[in-house]
Amino acid sequence: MNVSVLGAGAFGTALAVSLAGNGPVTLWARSRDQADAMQQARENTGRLPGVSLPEALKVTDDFQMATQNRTLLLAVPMQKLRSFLNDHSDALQGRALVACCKGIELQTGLGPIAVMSDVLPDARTALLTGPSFADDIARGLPTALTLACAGTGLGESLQHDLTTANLRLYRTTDTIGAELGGALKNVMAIACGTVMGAGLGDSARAALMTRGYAEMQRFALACGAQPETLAGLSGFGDLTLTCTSDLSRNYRLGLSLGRSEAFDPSVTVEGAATAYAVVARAEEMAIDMPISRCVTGLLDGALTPDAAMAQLLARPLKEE
Ligand SMILES: NC(=O)C1=CN([C@@H]2O[C@H](COP(=O)(O)OP(=O)(O)OC[C@H]3O[C@@H](n4cnc5c(N)ncnc54)[C@H](O)[C@@H]3O)[C@@H](O)[C@H]2O)C=CC1
Ligand SMILES: O=C(CO)COP(=O)(O)O
Repeated sequence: MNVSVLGAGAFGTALAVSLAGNGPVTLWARSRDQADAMQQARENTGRLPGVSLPEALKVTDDFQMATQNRTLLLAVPMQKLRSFLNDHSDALQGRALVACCKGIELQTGLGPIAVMSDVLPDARTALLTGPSFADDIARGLPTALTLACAGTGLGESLQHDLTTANLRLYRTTDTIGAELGGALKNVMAIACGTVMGAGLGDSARAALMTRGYAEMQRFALACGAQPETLAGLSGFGDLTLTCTSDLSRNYRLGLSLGRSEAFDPSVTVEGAATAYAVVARAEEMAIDMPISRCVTGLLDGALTPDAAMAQLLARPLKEE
């Protein structure tokens, strides 16, 4: 099996480390300095410190070389996916591409698979998503993920190729459900982090996770997703992980909002742009997304955590 991971951030590096247990893997970094530094130090000191790169993993900035392999994983942030595809469209046209990002594109309201198909109509596309911290994967801890692919043949072959000693992949053809579960759980993680940062309590977080899940389902089902997908690893599974662990950057952004502390803008936090994308699309579709709306209010600075919670508590009473 020959796999390349394009994007040498935390997640791309972690996936490459795990996949290197199956055979040779190429990890593409966009800057020569970063590729050289990683090749020499055998470590991604910036994004994944403390993890040694196995011998079977080669880091390069040579895109042509990296894209010779059969399976290509794209580990760049959601809001950068389109420009990445446009920059490299000649090399990626017609290839099997597995997006590893979580989110909804701000300008279009599209998820990763839809963006790939939009830019590269001939590409064969899939999505790898689900509950997994880069650090856990890279350290060989057990992880279960969802491989979403509309085509059963390609899905089965990717599921086989990308399963490793510590990555167990489940497969679905419901690409919309997998895209939206992974995107929306990050918005809920910001909400949950905010509640915890503001000292509003574990009970409030449990309420937000549960009503957040209802909100995720409402939106995803209206977009054509299957309810079982939302209940699986890419939805409920990832919601649980991200809303309860301070290893999550989305949750940590929420903690900072709750504590009125500054947050490092260089950290990749997918839920922020996605919250705006979801609220805009929900308004067009007349879907009620009160928690997502509160998250955009918190991010804008228009709402304090207490005001957001008061707004949610004051909503008309309804059936569960
Ligand atoms: N870190 C984690 O634990 C997990 C991350 N993910 C997802 O993986 C995606 C990437 O996240 P991370 O790797 O953690 O972020 P990161 O911030 O560590 O790395 C992002 C990488 O993308 C590269 N990049 C940015 N713009 C680019 C462009 N236009 N062209 C080429 N490369 C570009 C950066 O140089 C960097 O290497 C996100 O969607 C995230 O939700 C999913 C599961 C776990
Ligand atoms: O997606 C993730 C876990 O499944 C990583 O979460 P963060 O992007 O919030 O760090």
